[in-house]
Amino acid sequence: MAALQGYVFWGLLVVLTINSLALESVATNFSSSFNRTSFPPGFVFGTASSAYQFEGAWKEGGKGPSIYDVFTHKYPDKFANRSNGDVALDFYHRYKEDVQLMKFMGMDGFRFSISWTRLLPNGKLSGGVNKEGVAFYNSLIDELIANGLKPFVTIFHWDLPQALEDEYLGFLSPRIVDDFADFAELCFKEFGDRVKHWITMNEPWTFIDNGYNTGALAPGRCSAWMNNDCTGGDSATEPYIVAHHMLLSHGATVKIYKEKYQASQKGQIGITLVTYWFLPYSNSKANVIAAQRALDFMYGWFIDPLVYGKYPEIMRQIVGKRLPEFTPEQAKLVKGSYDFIGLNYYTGNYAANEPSSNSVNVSYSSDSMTNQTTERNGVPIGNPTGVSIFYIFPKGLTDLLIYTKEKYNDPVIYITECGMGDYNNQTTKVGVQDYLRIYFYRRHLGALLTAIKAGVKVKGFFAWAFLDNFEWGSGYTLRFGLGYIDYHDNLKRYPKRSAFWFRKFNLK
Ligand SMILES: N=C(CCCS[C@@H]1CC(=O)N(Cc2ccccc2)C1=O)N[C@@H]1O[C@H](CO[C@@H]2OC[C@@H](O)[C@H](O)[C@H]2O)[C@@H](O)[C@H](O)[C@H]1O
Repeated sequence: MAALQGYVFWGLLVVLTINSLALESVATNFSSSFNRTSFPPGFVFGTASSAYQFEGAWKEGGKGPSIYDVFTHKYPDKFANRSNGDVALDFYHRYKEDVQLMKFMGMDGFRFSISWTRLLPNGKLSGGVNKEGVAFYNSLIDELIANGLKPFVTIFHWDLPQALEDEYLGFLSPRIVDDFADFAELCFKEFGDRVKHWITMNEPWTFIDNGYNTGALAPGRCSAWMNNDCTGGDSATEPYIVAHHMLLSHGATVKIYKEKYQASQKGQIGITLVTYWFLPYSNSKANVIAAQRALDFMYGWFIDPLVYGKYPEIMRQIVGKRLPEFTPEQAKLVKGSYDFIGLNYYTGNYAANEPSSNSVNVSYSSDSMTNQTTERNGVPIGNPTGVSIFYIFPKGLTDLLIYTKEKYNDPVIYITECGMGDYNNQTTKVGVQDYLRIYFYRRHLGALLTAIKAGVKVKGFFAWAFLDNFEWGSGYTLRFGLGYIDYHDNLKRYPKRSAFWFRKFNLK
């Protein structure tokens, strides 16, 4: 038996070695004629981050508690290894060193988010502005600009002030609109002289699906029958209420920027949405329709109101009165409220028609009446990655971009996130040899260029992520960074092979 186990071990080792060498040769043999000059002049290449996932210093510098500070402490079992962002990568103290690594990568821009409670510890202007928080972001922005990097600022990346959740349940209340707009206007006032690209919020879809449909993430609300240790909630109604208030918060913020700041500050403002690209599980009519329905329930939910001032017709038909209506004033506020659309792209899924089996346990998930999978007849949609739900599917990026151009009035687009994760089970020496990530980016940048050549107005691309970081429910078990973090040696940073690849790709 031992002999057999030995053969299996050596056999596996040979396969893995060939695989690694093959990946290395594929990754390093890409034609060097494919580089930034393949893209239009002025195209922005950058990396992305978010406050809660990177900064740490969760209660330093006058910062107040966010729903993630509270939720990770109250429900540690919802996060891998009971981890949290208390310290994260200590970006709050190390950002100057990190800006040098961005420069090493040859990047033009850096996307980061503002911690709402670092500026407004109690969530509201009336609670007072934290000058130390303002000083931190001023120093970060100055450091970026001094090193030739454009700041792309996300105003809200899910870390809502706990005080607003406690006072009126945050985005479940229309009161959030004014408090969100006040927070955003403070950002325009303090940073708008140097920040020329604003993203009001990151992925309302993911914040809602995890926070109000499944309850997997903060604020952890869902229907009791979901059995996900939720504090309360209704997965059939609250996702739609929150989405409505997020869209109104976005619209109110854009109105303020355009009426009071854009003329003098000359910046651009948009929102970042996320969607999978969906393929029909088969070419049956029911499944072709299901793929469109899946896209409308994930992407159309937000981009239809932004472009047309109303929710997708299919959502109105299925969700009915549970889906809020825009008043004429609200529709006017939301329709056209963007200079650009930010898109986060990770992968594709197959969608099959799945007629609702019960009218009892209704939720946002069941409303789309689709079964979404990453394989068809046992064949995955693309090469696997370290993330069980993400497969490498670059054609989905091309198709999503052309679909957006053709269906949604040909908007200016930034790819505000695109990337893949490795599972964190390798040594540092092996973990930095991320040849699959080079392959991922070479393929997705190629897919992006195909869309640009088809006339899609894409102006920039941000890799997720700048560094390995706190990956929400997955904690530190997944590594998405171009930069490697040694969590066992004082959070030391190391450029991965992909960082070197981008350094070469970005050469001017
Ligand atoms: N991944 C997404 C959404 C992708 C489509 S949604 C799909 C379904 C879902 O709930 N998840 C898990 C998840 C949960 C929370 C955040 C992101 C993703 C998905 O990935 N968004 C961006 O992805 C980045 C990578 O997300 C990871 O994706 C794999 C997950 O297992 C991991 O928990 C998550 O952090 C995040 O770090 C950014 O903050 C976030 O803007």
